[in-house]
Amino acid sequence: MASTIVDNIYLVNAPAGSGKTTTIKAMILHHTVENPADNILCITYTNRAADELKKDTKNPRVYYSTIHSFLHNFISIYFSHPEVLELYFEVYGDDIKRRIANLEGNLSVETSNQKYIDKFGTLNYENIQQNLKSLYYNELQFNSLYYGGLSHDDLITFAKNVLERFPVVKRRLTQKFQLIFLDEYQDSSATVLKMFYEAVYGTSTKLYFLGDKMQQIYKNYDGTFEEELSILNKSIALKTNHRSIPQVLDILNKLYNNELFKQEPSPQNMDLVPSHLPRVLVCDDITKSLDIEKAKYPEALLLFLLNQKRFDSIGAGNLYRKLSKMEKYSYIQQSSALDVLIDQTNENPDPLIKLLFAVNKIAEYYINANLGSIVQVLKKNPKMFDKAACVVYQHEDKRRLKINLDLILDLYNDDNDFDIKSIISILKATGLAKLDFIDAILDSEEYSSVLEVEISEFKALANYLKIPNVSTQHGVKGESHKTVFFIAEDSNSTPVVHMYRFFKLWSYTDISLNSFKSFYYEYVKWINATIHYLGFKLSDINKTLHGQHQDYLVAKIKELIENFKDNMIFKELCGKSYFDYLSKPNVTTAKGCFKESQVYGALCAYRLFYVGCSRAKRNLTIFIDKSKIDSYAVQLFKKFREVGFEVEN
Ligand SMILES: Nc1ncnc2c1ncn2[C@@H]1O[C@H](COP(=O)(O)OP(=O)(O)OP(=O)(O)O)[C@@H](O)[C@H]1O
Repeated sequence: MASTIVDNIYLVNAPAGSGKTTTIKAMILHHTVENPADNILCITYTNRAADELKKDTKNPRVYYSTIHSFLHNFISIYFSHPEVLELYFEVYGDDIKRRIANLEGNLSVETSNQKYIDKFGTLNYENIQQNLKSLYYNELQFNSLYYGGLSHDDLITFAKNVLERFPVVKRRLTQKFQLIFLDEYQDSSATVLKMFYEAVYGTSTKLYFLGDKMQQIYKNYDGTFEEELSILNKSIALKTNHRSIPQVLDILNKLYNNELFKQEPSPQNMDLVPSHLPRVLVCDDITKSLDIEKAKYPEALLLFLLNQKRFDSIGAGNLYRKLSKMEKYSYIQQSSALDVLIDQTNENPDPLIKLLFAVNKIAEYYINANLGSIVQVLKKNPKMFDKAACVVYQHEDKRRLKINLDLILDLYNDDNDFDIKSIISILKATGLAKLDFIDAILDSEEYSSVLEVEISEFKALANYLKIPNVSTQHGVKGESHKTVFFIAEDSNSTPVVHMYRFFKLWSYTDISLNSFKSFYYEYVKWINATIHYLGFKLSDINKTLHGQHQDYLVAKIKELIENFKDNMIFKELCGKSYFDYLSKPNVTTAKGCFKESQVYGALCAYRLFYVGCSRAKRNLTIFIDKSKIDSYAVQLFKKFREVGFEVEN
């Protein structure tokens, strides 16, 4: 790999609040003025981020998109080309043949094979090749191999294959776009980064990767783009923090713990006075302390780890729980339960939630006797509401509409709680809503448990959305808030976050992202090599396997301990498990070894803690659970004070 700088591909890796998003907006504006005929592509991590950027720059030559929508749009035009279908069979042929043979006798594969036979009469490789006329993006976690359905991940890997195989497609990318931004690059997979890098390298298009390694929250990046990153053009350095007051920024700099990324406070934030200094509240009962502090700072943004807790805290926990259990929200789809619960626009893809938002809007207009706006809501949703109900030419029409609205809203506003189904049923009974629309919801088995949720939960949600001041620690990237409450929590399932193990590590060790990350990647290599040799994960070990591999494990673990003997992170996060195994080698102690989450959970916590703290413009409070820091409280308080927090114990 050449070590010269790649001129036209930039890496802007800069800490939170340094103005990356603002820089993108400014560069787009500048470029569109200077080069009005150019096309610009801006890839963001979420639809929400794309919408946010779009708001300020409405120019048809600027395309904002998530990577999946973009790739889908860009390559789907080739999905029925014979050469692309040939490539598909080259890439997935072996998987398809394995699935047809189903040597393991997998039941679900057998069922899907039978389904294919029922549909096409026979199932063999040639017959699949003949039947498959076009590929498509299935938006699922798994490929629909026989039908050409590319999954969420494979849309990306296959797109890369297409670009590599057909230079003309690759060239089309740079011929079309003269300027490309890839925001939040740290959360993109190396495949995506390489794809853009290879397409733009040596062309006149300019490509900018923007992001912050410290804010890498998703596990997409596997560390295999480091060499290329090292030779990118890094001439744009963003050294000023425009978001936080100096007291908060000081904490962020110390958390980042890397002179290269140290930020200066911006002049306009220098003299701002916070309501309190950054503080840590050590709580016997976090919920109680939160209630007290919420009353003092009603505008505070509450950062929870899990969406479930976030919705619990606003009084819509059941609604979120039931909705996220629906099949359509259980996979990586375009929309999640979270997306539909916060989308009050007409584009909300969930019919029930969209209908409830409309009812809520109608209820608000009704209080102000704003019949005109109510009719507008009805008219704007011709799929949901009956056209005849929206006609209010005569006094009689108005009277009829009012009677219907009274029936619905009396129930909606009743203090005695009813379930959502009651509201839906009354909408049906009044004839205001369309019968087929309502029946599709009422008859759907999927919605039955959501319909049992009390309407007060939905009202709490609608109320909360007026001032959305509760979020998750990973969902809040890119935002700024005057007052932030960060609630320290652990999670052992997705996302795996070990906040308290991180706090312990941090209080005893001088960590930086670089030291932590390089240890993590090196440790993962050891884990992978061990799993590769054994042929199974340590979590699957049993007595027989342990008997067969004990000697290997003991030797490997001794080697591992020797290798990391001076590494404090290893000692703190993993050491005990390995010493436990060596002193008592058995199945139970073996299961504690070579576990990636042991390190990843704390690394993820480090980043989330940084992301959470960095949202605060002025006031920052950390809520920690006293019972979880027993063994290292003194050390932790010392560390918190050293970096600039006041500790209220
Ligand atoms: N040059 C500037 N002058 C004044 N304010 C700025 C400037 N650049 C950014 N800001 C403000 O600072 C805040 C942070 O900026 P921005 O969101 O662009 O940073 P970022 O690097 O994208 O942050 P993060 O990585 O945390 O998402 C925003 O409120 C923005 O309006």
